[in-house]
Amino acid sequence: MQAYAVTADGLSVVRGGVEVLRGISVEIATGGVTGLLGPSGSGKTTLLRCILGLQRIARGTVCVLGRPNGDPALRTEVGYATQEASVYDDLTVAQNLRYFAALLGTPAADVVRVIEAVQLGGYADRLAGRLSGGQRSRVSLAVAMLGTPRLLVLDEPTVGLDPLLREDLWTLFHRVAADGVSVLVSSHVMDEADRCDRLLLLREGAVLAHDTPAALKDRTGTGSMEAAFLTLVRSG
Ligand SMILES: Nc1ncnc2c1ncn2[C@@H]1O[C@H](COP(=O)(O)OP(=O)(O)OP(=O)(O)O)[C@@H](O)[C@H]1O
Repeated sequence: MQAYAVTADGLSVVRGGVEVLRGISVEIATGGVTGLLGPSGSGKTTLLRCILGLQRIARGTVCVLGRPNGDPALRTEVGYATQEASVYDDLTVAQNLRYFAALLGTPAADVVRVIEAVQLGGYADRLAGRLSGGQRSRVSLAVAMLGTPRLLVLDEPTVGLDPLLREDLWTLFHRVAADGVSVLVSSHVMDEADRCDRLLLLREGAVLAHDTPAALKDRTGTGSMEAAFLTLVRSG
């Protein structure tokens, strides 16, 4: 097993004529839940797109599970859930999953596994359009989990959800990580930071810090991640 799920070396990305990732070098360890946090526009989605091989890179390299980003072998190794739940409202939960399983070439039996994993067993035959926001997010997550990826990349999966649903989803992320999957979750909500095993804090396209929540609070002498982030910003 690789020591690192993701390594970036001097990664720069230009979007709309602006350098939105500014020479990022970082090593994200394998296993556990890594939170990618930073204010809106700090470059979280852009970094995730680089990891997925979906983003044109101006300079530098990104390696994912020991391979160059975008390598075809990573297609089944990396699961991705976009910011917007990408499910078809006029299909049931199970039909959505069967459709994406067919696209990915994963066995149909996998559909039952992922539906159970996100605890939607009782909703398999319900139309996705008739699910709550949190349930729809879980369908998206189930799609990302098809084919047992080794790295799960989730872009702001809890945005707009109530605290109870967010709690459920974070429990789920840790359950998935306990099965040996590296989970990379982006969020701009600092109070979610404490739920992560490790944090990668971005600010204006650069890495502000990369450590455990406890170490970051310790280093900044603060009691909350919100305060730690502000201290890091001010001292940076
Ligand atoms: N299609 C695009 N064309 C040009 N610039 C873009 C495009 N998409 C994003 N950007 C810019 O790139 C920068 C980083 O955006 P990105 O979406 O990666 O940030 P983010 O941290 O994910 O933000 P959010 O939390 O709001 O989703 C921002 O300044 C944004 O304006």
